[in-house]
Amino acid sequence: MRVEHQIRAFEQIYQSYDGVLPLHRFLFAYFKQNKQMGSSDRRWAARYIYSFFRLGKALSELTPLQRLAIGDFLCQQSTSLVVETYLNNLSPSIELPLDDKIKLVEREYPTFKLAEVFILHTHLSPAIDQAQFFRSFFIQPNLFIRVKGTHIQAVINQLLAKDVPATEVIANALALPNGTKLEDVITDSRLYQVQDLSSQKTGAYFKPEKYDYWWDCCAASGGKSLLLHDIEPNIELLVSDVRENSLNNLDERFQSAGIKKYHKKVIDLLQNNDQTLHHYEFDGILLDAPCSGSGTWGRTPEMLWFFEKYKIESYVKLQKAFAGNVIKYLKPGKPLIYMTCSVFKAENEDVVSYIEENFPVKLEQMELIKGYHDKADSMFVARFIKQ
Ligand SMILES: C[S@@+](CC[C@H](N)C(=O)[O-])C[C@H]1O[C@@H](n2cnc3c(N)ncnc32)[C@H](O)[C@@H]1O
Repeated sequence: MRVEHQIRAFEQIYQSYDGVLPLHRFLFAYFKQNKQMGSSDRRWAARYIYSFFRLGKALSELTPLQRLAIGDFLCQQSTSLVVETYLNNLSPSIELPLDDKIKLVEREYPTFKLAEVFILHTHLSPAIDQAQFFRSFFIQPNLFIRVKGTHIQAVINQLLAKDVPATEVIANALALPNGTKLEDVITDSRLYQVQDLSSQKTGAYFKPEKYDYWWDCCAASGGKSLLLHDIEPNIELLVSDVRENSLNNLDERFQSAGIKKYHKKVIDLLQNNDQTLHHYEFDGILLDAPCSGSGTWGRTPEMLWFFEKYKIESYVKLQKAFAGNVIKYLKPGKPLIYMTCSVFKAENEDVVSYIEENFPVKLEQMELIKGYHDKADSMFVARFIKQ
């Protein structure tokens, strides 16, 4: 395949993509519309556009094709026509370890600054190791599943039988290569949930007790509730979200997980919900708040390019308001679990300070769960106790 052909396909996608849809959904629709592209064309086009965005805002002064070549060189272990054409002298080094390749790029392009991959780096939580975090954008994250303890060996066996390398990273959490077609490999979809490793690790902060009544107030399709239920099956749950259609997915997932004891409501946490909730008192609340998602941009690197700083503040407003609107329904002595998949201080430590200063709760513990050592997302979790 000629390089001009690949470049034309890349440029067409680059020019027509505006960041509104997630890139993987845009590509799905784009390939459907452009049926003339064969499977090899599609594979190269997807590889290139992801490599391009993984470079974030570094070397913005170069042309898109030069940047594509540098991004592809850093992200991939096998060379491409674009790297051979635009980065010919570095192309033979593409199989080197990532840190060596970064040094080569720094030498060749003295204006290259690793921090500019993540242009909002001054907003990061202090717990983040910045150099490790920036370089993680050149590595595709793993796919993680959570498997019920009793089935873990059976699932590992099924994966290995199909030559899918599976590593148990923490108890019940398997890391798999990205793109693994789980439905083709694991016969029974009830044996596992797809859930990022750091998301699974938040469960250590829940600490539910038998017969508790918990509220998952930003439930979406129920990822955190399912985790909570796995930790303590003898609990009752109220799940709510402002989006009714996401709660419909939840029903399906709960059904296959065998969860029966739950109530479901559409609740907008920006409103006064006393009419609906005045008689409720919970033993625990999960507040998995809407956020920038910056801890997950290793999976959606287009955000490194398109995300605008002003949006952080609008998420912070929601996070603070939601906390104020849910804490009143918590019993004294019981936990509020505040979570984001953000790495920004404003959405994490600063919201924690605000919550402590303004509401009758005491911070017990907080952690920025770093995913960059495990090819996973990063998440923030804080556990407060109602006074
Ligand atoms: C980070 S997601 C929750 C993910 C979910 N807990 C999980 O584990 O998969 C945040 C959720 O907050 C919900 N949300 C946004 N604005 C809201 C509002 N005003 N009231 C209630 N929920 C809201 C969104 O619909 C979204 O589902």
